[in-house]
Amino acid sequence: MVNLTGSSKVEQNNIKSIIGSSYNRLYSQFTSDELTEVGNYKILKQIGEGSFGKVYLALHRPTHRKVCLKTSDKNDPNIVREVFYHRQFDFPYITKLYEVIVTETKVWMALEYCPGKELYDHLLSLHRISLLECGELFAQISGAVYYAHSMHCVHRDLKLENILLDKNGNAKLTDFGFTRECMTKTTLETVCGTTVYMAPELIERKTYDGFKIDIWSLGVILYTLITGSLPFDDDDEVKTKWKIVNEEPNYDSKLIPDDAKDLISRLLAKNPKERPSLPQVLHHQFLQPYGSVVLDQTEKTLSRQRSGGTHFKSKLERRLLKRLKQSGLDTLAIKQSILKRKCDSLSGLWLLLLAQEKKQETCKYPKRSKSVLSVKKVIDNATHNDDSNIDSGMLKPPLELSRATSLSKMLNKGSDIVTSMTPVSRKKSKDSTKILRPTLSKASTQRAYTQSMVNSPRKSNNFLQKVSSFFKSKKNLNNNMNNNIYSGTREGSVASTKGASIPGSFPKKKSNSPQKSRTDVGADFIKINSKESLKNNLVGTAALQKATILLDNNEVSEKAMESTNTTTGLLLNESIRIEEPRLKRFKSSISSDISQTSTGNYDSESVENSRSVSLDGKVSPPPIRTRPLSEISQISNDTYTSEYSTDGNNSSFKISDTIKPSYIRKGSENTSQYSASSEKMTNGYGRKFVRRDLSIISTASSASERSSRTDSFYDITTASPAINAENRGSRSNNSKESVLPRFGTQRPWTGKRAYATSRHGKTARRSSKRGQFKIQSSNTDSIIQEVSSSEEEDHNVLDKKRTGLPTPVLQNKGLAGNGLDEHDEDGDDEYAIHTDGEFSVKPQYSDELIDKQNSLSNVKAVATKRSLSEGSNWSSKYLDSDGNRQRISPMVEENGEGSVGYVADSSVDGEEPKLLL
Ligand SMILES: Nc1ncnc2c1ncn2[C@@H]1O[C@H](COP(=O)(O)OP(=O)(O)OP(=O)(O)O)[C@@H](O)[C@H]1O
Repeated sequence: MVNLTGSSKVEQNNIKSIIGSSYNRLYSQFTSDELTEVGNYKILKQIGEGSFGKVYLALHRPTHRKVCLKTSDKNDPNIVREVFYHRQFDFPYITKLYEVIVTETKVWMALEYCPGKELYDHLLSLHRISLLECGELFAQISGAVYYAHSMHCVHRDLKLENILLDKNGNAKLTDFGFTRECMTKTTLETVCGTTVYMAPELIERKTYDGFKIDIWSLGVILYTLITGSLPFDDDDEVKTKWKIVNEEPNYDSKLIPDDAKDLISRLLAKNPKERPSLPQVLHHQFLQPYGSVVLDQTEKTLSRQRSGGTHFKSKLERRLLKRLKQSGLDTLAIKQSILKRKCDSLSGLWLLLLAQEKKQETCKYPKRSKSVLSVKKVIDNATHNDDSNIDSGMLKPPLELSRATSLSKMLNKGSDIVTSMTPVSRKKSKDSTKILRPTLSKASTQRAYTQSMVNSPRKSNNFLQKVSSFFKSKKNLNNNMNNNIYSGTREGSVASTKGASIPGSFPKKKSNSPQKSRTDVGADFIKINSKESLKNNLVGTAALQKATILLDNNEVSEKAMESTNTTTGLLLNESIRIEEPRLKRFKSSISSDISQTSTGNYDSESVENSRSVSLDGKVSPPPIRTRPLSEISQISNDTYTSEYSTDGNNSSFKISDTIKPSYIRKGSENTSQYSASSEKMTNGYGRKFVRRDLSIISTASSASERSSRTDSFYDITTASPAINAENRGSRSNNSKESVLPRFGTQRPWTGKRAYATSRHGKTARRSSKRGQFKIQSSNTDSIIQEVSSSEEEDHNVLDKKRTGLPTPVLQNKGLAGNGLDEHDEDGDDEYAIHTDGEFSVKPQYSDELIDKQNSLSNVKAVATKRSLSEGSNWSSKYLDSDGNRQRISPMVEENGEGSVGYVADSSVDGEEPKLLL
């Protein structure tokens, strides 16, 4: 307290006002609805919104590192799945999951922050990206999928929206809400994903191989990346599905080079068996040199992780651990937390601290020798190539690079390509050491050069001269190129969609993400006036590389001219041409938007695909459509409509709720080929879908229901971290039917037992603190309680063995913190827990007891338990309205035949038992 005596009145008033304002600040903090902090994270701003919650940019207070906080309602069934799988992945092209925080109603995931946002937005803003960049990004995406597949997990919702770009412009796979393991079940039934990315077998409602549907989606992604439009797309969803099943995509040879076409057509093989494996994909010629590098990296990561040697081995980690120990932190607990993938605050702290340390380390000790070497090689070649290649207007064909090709070799060999690229000014920061770069963009070359110059001032004059001549020549080159690119604009002969100056063009996305700089590469609109300027443009336009390298010397001018025109969408001869928007602009939608739509996945608005451009250059605004949305268990939901009303809690649809689909144009000229199927699908696809609605899973029935439920939860009960993946198979058989509860819904059972039979038949001691009671004990608690699948199974086994004994009922009524959750010292007891005074399943022998309990008024909380020992009876404790613990237990007749009454046993409070009945 502040001593106010002895100070002047003014001072006293000042102090009072300071105290007052500080008090008020605290008060408003307590009463504010606005969330400013979650766990160790300070919320900075909202950066996105998913179907089930908001996404925030946040700061991890202890380390000051930015993270992405993704929130979801606990009753989103996919959140458990998402956390369960995501926490297993540790790969450079998959977003890292640092921590999971569970509050009363929400689950918060602290994820690696990717400021580059979605690949979808990136492509939308550029319309199309260079082939080189497509190859690089696609190799990274394929690597991520290969990694997940190698962990026996299938993603099942691969799409551009689920690939984010980090600050270095690298692809990061995210959103594992539909993931499941595919080790124990090779064919799947649950239909999920996003229509335009769905494989034909999914559309046809066949059982499917999870791995193969991911491969198909990769094909859709690659096609879209290269062409800027989806391979199978129509305003009418039924038509889209028809196309997926029956048609081949349109391979425009002007946009898709032969090697890319070859890869896409393999990925999009209608027969899943014909689709290539991911190593085959990564070896494909189109993806070289990136594919081989990523494949190598993925395999190395996998083998390291499989051998269990990834954590706490490096010098950096050991040093950090030591420092933490010296600071008084429990490093053993940190180790446990990481090794068991608990995703608690200790995991978060460790992973973020480690990231911080890595960053500092790379800043402190940049890889000088490598960068100097690389830059030297690049510059050597560049100074050479600037003279030869550019003048001849030729680009050397890409070199065939074997998997074993070293980075430096590639840099050396590929430097002609590298240096002749338009600057792909992707920010490659120094801390991206994990991610191998087979080639260097100009930006990274420059940065590497700067670094090397700063760090090693004693470089030879000769080298310095080369460096300066390199940059001089590049500067001239760029000036020359820029003049060519933009002179047309100044003259009014070229219209660029890059700026807002073009009427009707897409509004330029305000973005400070790396994609902005990438615009240079593929989407610039270049006015080509002469063969001379073409040469320079060729040099600067990486988008044209693949097209031009195929040409021989004599053909280059004409053919490159042609390909330039088509590739960049330019109109020559001084007239205006606007590139047609290929990838449709979808209105970003949240669940409320979605529920407005009639066809579920798409808003069925009949909109024109592209803007119409009038001769005077006026362009009508682009069509806005809802984005393609992910769905799950659509088929189950559609097929078994009779089940809709069976699940009163979750079912949001009754048959009468069916909304007539707007896409079925009765009497219209729908092609007869699929009109029948569209009629058939009326119930299915005409329904109003809310994405990932709980009802979608829970309303499914019979076999289909089982499949969707098992798809949803069975894998969670049985799967374990991939390192122990072999164990899954043996466990799964016992628990195929087991259905784990969702957050916030009534759990079928969570017995609290001290002893459980272990998987190996031995009796293992189980922590008596685990389970439902613990979960209820705090509003902010770590999600991962590590109740392993074997323990769940063990309950079942134990339960079967003890036939005749009651099955405990779950759900409590305010047990935590009331003293009713106390357990035997030995933990040798069994609980039946009430749901608001009601029993859905009553323990045997205790009906009357339960009735009695239910009739008690003002009961705050009730816990019923009995000893596991043979013949023991149920007794209950309850918390009365005054907060006193009371016990009621049956009075057994002397002959042992049954209960004659109930005793309110206040012995806990030192009172004599009273006869109640
Ligand atoms: N790690 C991240 N870094 C930066 N932004 C992110 C990250 N994760 C998500 N976002 C942003 O939040 C938005 C919504 O995230 P996300 O799509 O993962 O949520 P969701 O609930 O899975 O949505 P939906 O299921 O509708 O796809 C994304 O569009 C993206 O812009």
